[in-house]
Amino acid sequence: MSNVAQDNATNLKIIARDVKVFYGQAEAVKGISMDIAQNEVVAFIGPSGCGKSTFLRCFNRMNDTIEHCRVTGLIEMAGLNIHDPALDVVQLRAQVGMVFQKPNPFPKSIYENIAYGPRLHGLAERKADLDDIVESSLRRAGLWNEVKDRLDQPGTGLSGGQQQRLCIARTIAVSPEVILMDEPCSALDPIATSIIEELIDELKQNFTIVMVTHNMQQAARVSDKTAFFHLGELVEMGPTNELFTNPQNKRTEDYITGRYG
Ligand SMILES: Nc1ncnc2c1ncn2[C@@H]1O[C@H](COP(=O)(O)OP(=O)(O)OP(=O)(O)O)[C@@H](O)[C@H]1O
Repeated sequence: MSNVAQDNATNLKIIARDVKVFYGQAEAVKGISMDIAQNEVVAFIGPSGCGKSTFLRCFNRMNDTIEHCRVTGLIEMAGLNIHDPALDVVQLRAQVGMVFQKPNPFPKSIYENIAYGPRLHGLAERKADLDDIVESSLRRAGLWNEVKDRLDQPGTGLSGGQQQRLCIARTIAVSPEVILMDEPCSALDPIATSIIEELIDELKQNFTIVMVTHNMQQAARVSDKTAFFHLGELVEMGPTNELFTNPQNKRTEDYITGRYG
């Protein structure tokens, strides 16, 4: 375990220190430090373009896939430096799963959407093991009863909310420790949104969840802690109730009271 992790409580899952992200010369994330504990749900809020998604993508090194994007600073995941040259990025992305704004099931059957990852990572030796992972992942994503009789049908044939739960099930299937969600409900109707919000509440028993949301009510409903970003800076982070009722910073107050953003 690294020095930073040793200095902190052992239940810290993610540690970020002075993380900066540059797109070419432009600094989109300006030296952010943050601690996220195990089984915590953390919401990132802030006006459009303030760097929430860019910072979120640091946690599973998705910014590596963007040309001209450069990340500096330290990020530790369960005590491991995720920029360690010896680290297997494919393994990191299984450990730190991601759910995107628009549901993006593979153009495959419902079963194959879930089975793909465990097969790739060698998590199931026999077909029966794979069947078990598919069923348990769909159950944990609250989708099993709706799809158990049509597992061979295309995932793309499901409703938007079901597709998003399928994507969550796909993420869970490789046993991640952390799930990143980038505005997971923005393409969904209010009913599908509330199902996903309930699901997040259940998932936190087993996973650490970091989500970007534009919806402050959603942050207030689902998160334990909220982080307010502005112009690439982390202005304030704290227990969600406190941040919404008693913000410490004027910029946070202006944002949550709707004065800008
Ligand atoms: N691929 C990219 N190339 C260049 N600049 C980018 C890229 N992605 C984001 N940016 C810029 O980085 C800054 C932060 O963007 P980011 O998407 O992280 O903000 P955000 O807070 O998530 O915004 P939103 O809420 O609108 O999704 C913005 O100025 C944006 O234009």
